[in-house]
Amino acid sequence: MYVVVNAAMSADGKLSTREREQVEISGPADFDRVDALRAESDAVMVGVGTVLADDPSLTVDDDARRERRRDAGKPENPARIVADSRVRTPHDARVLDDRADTYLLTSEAAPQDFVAEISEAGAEVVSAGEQQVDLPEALAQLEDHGIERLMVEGGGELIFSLFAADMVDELSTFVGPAVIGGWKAPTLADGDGFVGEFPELSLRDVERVDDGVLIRWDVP
Ligand SMILES: NC(=O)C1=CN([C@@H]2O[C@H](COP(=O)(O)OP(=O)(O)OC[C@H]3O[C@@H](n4cnc5c(N)ncnc54)[C@H](OP(=O)(O)O)[C@@H]3O)[C@@H](O)[C@H]2O)C=CC1
Ligand SMILES: Nc1nc(O)c(N)c(N[C@@H]2O[C@H](COP(=O)(O)O)[C@@H](O)[C@H]2O)n1
Repeated sequence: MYVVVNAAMSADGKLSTREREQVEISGPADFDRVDALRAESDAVMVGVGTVLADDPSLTVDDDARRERRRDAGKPENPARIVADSRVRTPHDARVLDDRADTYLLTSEAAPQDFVAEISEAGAEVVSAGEQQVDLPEALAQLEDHGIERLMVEGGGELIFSLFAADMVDELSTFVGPAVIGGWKAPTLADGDGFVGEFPELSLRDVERVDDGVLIRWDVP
């Protein structure tokens, strides 16, 4: 599986505020680029923290892009994936609407009645790991569902775990013209953080987009 991580951060590296409220960091050109990235992907993934904070839809906005996917024999939207070890996704979350297939990655710690109810609400449940989702195992199972190109939109905890598991192939960050600040505001890679050995990135390109900068890295 090829994994592309994309996120927008403030000039000081924050994904949102200390209250974890969604902030529009990208401008129109960057949102359009993100829409194109979604359209090129087999699935778009977030952690349950992002679902609880943002209630995203993770679908393709542009009609022509959805039509091109249909013409290519694909579903008009990529599948949606939520890493949610204990099933905290609300039943009325947008990711559970009928615009795309949705996989909920859970662990053995998920209460069985929650699993049954969320399946009833429209999610396809994939279990991997004991306490928290085992990402390599879960993504290997998703390959059996035809997911070869995965776009990850955040948040910081999930992105850290994917780097820790050496599963990221490409990283795009849009750095926008705002300072959010705050010790507790989410950053691009949260979790425990690395000590000593850091994932190495290779700079692919840098481009001015809207009033910010798009930086693209390969992860060799
Ligand atoms: N600017 C941007 O581009 C973006 C901003 N955001 C912002 O980020 C914030 C949310 O980020 P964050 O709180 O870090 O949440 P995440 O979306 O990263 O979700 C984290 C949760 O995912 C679950 N999870 C399941 N398996 C794993 C695993 N193996 N590794 C890590 N997490 C796992 C955990 O909950 P459990 O243990 O219950 O499974 C964990 O608490 C929001 O404020 C949102 O607005 C989000 C995306 C993009
Ligand atoms: N690319 C980008 N720029 C920003 O400024 C953002 N705040 C985000 N957030 C991500 O987009 C998701 C919302 O998706 P929908 O439009 O609802 O489909 C949100 O959950 C974050 O993952 N991204």
